Amino acid sequence: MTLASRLKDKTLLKTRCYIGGKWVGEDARQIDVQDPATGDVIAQVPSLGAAETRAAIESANTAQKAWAARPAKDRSVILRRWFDLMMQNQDDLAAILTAEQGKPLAEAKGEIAYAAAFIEFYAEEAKRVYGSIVPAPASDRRIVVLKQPVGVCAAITPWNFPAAMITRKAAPALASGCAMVVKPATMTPLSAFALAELAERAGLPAGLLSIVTGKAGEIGGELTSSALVRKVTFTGSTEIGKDLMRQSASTVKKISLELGGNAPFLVFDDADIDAAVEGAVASKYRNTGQTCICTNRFLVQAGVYDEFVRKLAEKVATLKVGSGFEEGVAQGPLIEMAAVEKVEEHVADAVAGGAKILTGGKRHAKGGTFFEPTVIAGMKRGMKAAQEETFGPLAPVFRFDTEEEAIEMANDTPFGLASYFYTRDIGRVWRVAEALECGLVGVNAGLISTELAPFGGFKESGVGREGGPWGMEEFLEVKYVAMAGL
Ligand SMILES: NC(=O)C1=CN([C@@H]2O[C@H](COP(=O)(O)OP(=O)(O)OC[C@H]3O[C@@H](n4cnc5c(N)ncnc54)[C@H](OP(=O)(O)O)[C@@H]3O)[C@@H](O)[C@H]2O)C=CC1
Ligand SMILES: O=C(O)CCCC(=O)O
Repeated sequence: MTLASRLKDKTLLKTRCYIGGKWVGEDARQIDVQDPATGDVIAQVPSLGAAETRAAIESANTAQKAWAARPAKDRSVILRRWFDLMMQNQDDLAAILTAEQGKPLAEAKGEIAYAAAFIEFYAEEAKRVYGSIVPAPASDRRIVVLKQPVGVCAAITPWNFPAAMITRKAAPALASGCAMVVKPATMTPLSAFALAELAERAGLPAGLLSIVTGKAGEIGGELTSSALVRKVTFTGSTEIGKDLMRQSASTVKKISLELGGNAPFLVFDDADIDAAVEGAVASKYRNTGQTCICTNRFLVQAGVYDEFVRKLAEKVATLKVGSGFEEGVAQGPLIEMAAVEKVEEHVADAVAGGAKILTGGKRHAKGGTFFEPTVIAGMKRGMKAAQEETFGPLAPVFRFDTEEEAIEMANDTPFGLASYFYTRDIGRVWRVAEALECGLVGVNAGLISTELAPFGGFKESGVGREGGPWGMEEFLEVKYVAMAGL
């Protein structure tokens, strides 16, 4: 079945770049987009570079000034229409997403709703960019504080959330009066184009949102070196995030980085174990383990260790693996073969060190990039799965004895994005939540993402926050106006 035949509105399947309000790139070299479940080529998109990126930046620069000058309510109305269109086309957008990314269709629909929720939230927030008046040091003076849009922004986004990572950046940018040039991941450009198509239908003026696919280094080089771009926002690997930070230094751009994690999931002796297992599966196996807030390490207290690992392995063994379009599938394929090899490497390293596979542990019989959902017990701290983000369906379980030891183990990483813990002791809830060195904490909860809360990391997990009013501030400059002689 072709992707087009799955769509009610086939015109959402766009395969050209969207620059300055025009669909371009037909004559450029084309890049294959594959369905990770089958390896089939589902579309071809243009491979553009520095010149086209420059054109996108220039049209953003022109459009942004007029956009910022419009009343906030105008921006709000257009964004709200974009949200409505996304929800009206949720099924088609989800089908495009599953086809290029692999996640189960129900999960893809969830991502579309999540992605649209950022647009809804920031459509409302556009009207609430309040300045302030501060009591002045003299009676003939006033201190006025204004908030103004940063200007032209660049977003570089990953393949694991092809829709939500774009709207989480573009919605607050557009709401605050900025323009944005987006470079989506090469493996998942179709969701980005479909979002641009709907933004155009919502009435977003040309130039405010451009989507450029192609040579990452060239496009990124232009975005980070252009004096017209005032902010770079990125979600992806820590390695590329550090490169972009270095590149952006030459023009001192504002920067937001949402990078890798190494999320611990702590289960204390007093936890509700069945609830912990449910939260563990949700946090670990969402998107087949391919999110930066997926649990990377399970740390379980000695008194409940055996019960937890047994119940976790039993539950994980029931997860159905297959194409995201198949009924009842909970685990799609991994995005590419390199991802499969990384999971295999972590499994092999653990087994060589004496850990025991309780379920899964190898490539799935379906072939391709399918991997069995895996649980490994008896993990030790020096193992690869303890040190590096696996980004796949592997749950490694470690044992601890005391709360102090658990906190020390949890924080023993250069990363600090998400953590989770299960306990019924209210004193421990506060102590542990405050002691964990990370930006997001799930207490008795394995799924915590929402457009309403700040998302971002401590330490090498990143800079800045996305979501809620915090996400809006990232696209605003603060201007102090000193008034004298009044
Ligand atoms: N924090 C998170 O949410 C994510 C973390 N990761 C982690 O990173 C690993 C690697 O994934 P990967 O997709 O390679 O992540 P990358 O960081 O390489 O890719 C993320 C985005 O950055 C772009 N990019 C890559 N190189 C450059 C460059 N030199 N200049 C500008 N942009 C660039 C990519 O473009 P292109 O697609 O064209 O290469 C993509 O749009 C994963 O296995 C996982 O561990 C990955 C994705 C998300
Ligand atoms: O970086 C990621 O993995 C995407 C964010 C996940 C989320 O919003 O839950």
